[in-house]
Amino acid sequence: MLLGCIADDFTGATDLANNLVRGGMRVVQSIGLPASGAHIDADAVVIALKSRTIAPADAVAQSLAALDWLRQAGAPQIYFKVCSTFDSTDRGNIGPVAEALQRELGAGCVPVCPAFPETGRTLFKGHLFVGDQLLSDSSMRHHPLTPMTDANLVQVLQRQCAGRVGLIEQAVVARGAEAVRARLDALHAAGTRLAIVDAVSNDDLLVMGRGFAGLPLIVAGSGVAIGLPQNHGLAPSAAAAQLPAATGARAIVSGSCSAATNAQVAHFLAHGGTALALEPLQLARGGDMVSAALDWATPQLGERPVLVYATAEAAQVQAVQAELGVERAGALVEEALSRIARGLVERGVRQLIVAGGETSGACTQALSIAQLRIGPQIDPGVPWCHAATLAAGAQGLHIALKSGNFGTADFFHKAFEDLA
Ligand SMILES: Nc1ncnc2c1ncn2[C@@H]1O[C@H](COP(=O)(O)OP(=O)(O)OP(=O)(O)O)[C@@H](O)[C@H]1O
Ligand SMILES: O=C(O)[C@@H](O)C(=O)CO
Repeated sequence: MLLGCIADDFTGATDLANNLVRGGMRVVQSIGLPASGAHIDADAVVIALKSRTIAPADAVAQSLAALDWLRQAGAPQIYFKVCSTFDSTDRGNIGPVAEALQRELGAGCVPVCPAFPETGRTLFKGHLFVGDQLLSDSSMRHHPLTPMTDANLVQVLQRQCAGRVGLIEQAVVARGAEAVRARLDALHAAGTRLAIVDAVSNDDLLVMGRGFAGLPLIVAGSGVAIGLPQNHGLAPSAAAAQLPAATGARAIVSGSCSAATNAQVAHFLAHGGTALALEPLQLARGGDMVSAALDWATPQLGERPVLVYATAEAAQVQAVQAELGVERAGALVEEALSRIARGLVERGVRQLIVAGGETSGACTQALSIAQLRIGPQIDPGVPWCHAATLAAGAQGLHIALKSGNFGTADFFHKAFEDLA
């Protein structure tokens, strides 16, 4: 194994795996910890956790267990994948997990870079931009679980860390891999434990890839991954992304309330898509919305894709959260959507898109999916995958886990067309 990865959510894990596959690595994504001692034949293993918003102590414990598995499997370098919009709360979990991994690995100053310019996430002077806006002005300020209201990532990370957090500016990255490495060493000597690293282009990420060769630990979005396969003499190859042919009914389950997913749901509806909205307040009143949704969907399966969604605009989400509380609202919706996803697969769906990281975590768990084979990219950050699940029988399931913020407005139509 060349690289061992720990991802803090499931869509983030496929995003990372996608970039590694595009760079020519053979990648297996494990949903949760693989069995102890299991052999996985791959250049990189991505262990997908659902640790972004759980209690920091639990996130640390799960991440250290993943580290333990990866080290026993021989991983010489560890990549902790966090969100390209640095989704976290002031308590964590990026800082506490990064520091725990650093301690365990005896790593020097650890680079931290969520930038992914292909999807509009750039970092300059430690400030994260989403497209043309500062993170704190972007729609991420309304995220249901991790509202991001500070774009200065040195400050954000410092609030989550015991050790000192520094910055490696783009001007250093522009001087090349050796300059980056020298700055990391200098920061380490001065007692800085973690350093946010600027990146405004893919070239910056490729420089980082070379500069980070051999480091025990990297903390990053999926962007930095594009520069790592080159360190092992690997080059892009289409063969790394082959999946079996897809057949069977198509469905979309959406629990993301991001601006991008709202636009995708609106586009699907505007083009006459077959869709059903789930109301969190009705779920809270205890109605059997899962059976109702499955009864609605079953006769429609086969012809055209069906969409079941809780996706809503920020004001509606806030109203629901004010009544139910953030955690209860999220948990109710995740529970319902994941049971619907499993029910749909039991009723013949074999091509499934799940929108939202937490939602994807809940759905893959409900489907008892243990591993994903990574296939071709639909949009930056989102590949089609193939998985074994009892609910789908021998054919298995084609599944795309779409990060909330990723994909063009016509993503749902495009994804199924690509697969056909
Ligand atoms: N209408 C709603 N009201 C309140 N909460 C909702 C509603 N719809 C979805 N949710 C919850 O909001 C959360 C959305 O998080 P999720 O990670 O699935 O999407 P995302 O954050 O957009 O995606 P990503 O993590 O990939 O960026 C989930 O916990 C979901 O259950
Ligand atoms: O990095 C991203 O933006 C995504 O992979 C993600 O983590 C979404 O949850």
